[in-house]
Amino acid sequence: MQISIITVGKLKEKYLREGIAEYSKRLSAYCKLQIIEVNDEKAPEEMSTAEMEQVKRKEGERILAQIKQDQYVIALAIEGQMWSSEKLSAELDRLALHGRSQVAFVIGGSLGLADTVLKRANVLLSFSKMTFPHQLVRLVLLEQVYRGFRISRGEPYHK
Ligand SMILES: C[S@@+](CC[C@H](N)C(=O)[O-])C[C@H]1O[C@@H](n2cnc3c(N)ncnc32)[C@H](O)[C@@H]1O
Repeated sequence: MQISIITVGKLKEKYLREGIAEYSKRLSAYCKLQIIEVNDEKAPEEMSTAEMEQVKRKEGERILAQIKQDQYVIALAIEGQMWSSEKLSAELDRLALHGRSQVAFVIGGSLGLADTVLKRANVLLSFSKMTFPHQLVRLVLLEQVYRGFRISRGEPYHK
C-alpha cells in the first residue's frame, strides 16, 4: 500500500520531527510512506473572513495539486466521522482488497481545509471534537496508521 500524507507547512518542533521519524521508520515495514508538505500561505494575525477563506483556498489549491486521480482521499477534519483504531485498520484492509492501494491522508493548515479539498475527499475523519495543532495531528495519524497495520496483521502492540 502507498500512503501519502499531505500537510500544510513545515514541521518546526524537534520533538515532533523525532516522533514522526520514528513512526515513519516503523511504517516502512508495512507500506510505502510519502509525506508531502505544501507551502503555507503567509497570513497576518488579524484577518477578515474573506481573507481567511482566501488563505484556505490558496493552500487548498496546493493540496489538490498533490492528489493523484486514483488516490482514495481521507481528509482529517474535526467535523468528520469518528473511527476506532480497529475501524481504521479494517478500512485500510478493505481499500487494499478493492485495489484502492493509493491512499492520501490530508491535514489542513492553521485555518483548516478549503471546501474544495473537503469535497475531493472520499471520507472525512475526526480524531475528536477537540482542535489539535496540525503538526501534532501528523504524528497522531502516523501512530494510528501504524497501529492499524499491527492490528490487521494480528501483531502484538501495547494497548
Ligand atoms: C488547527 S486545525 C484547524 C482548525 C480549524 N479551525 C478547523 O476547524 O479546521 C488544523 C488541521 O488539523 C486537523 N485537525 C485538528 N484537529 C483535528 C481533529 N480533532 N480531528 C481531525 N483532524 C483535526 C485538520 O486537518 C485541520 O484542518
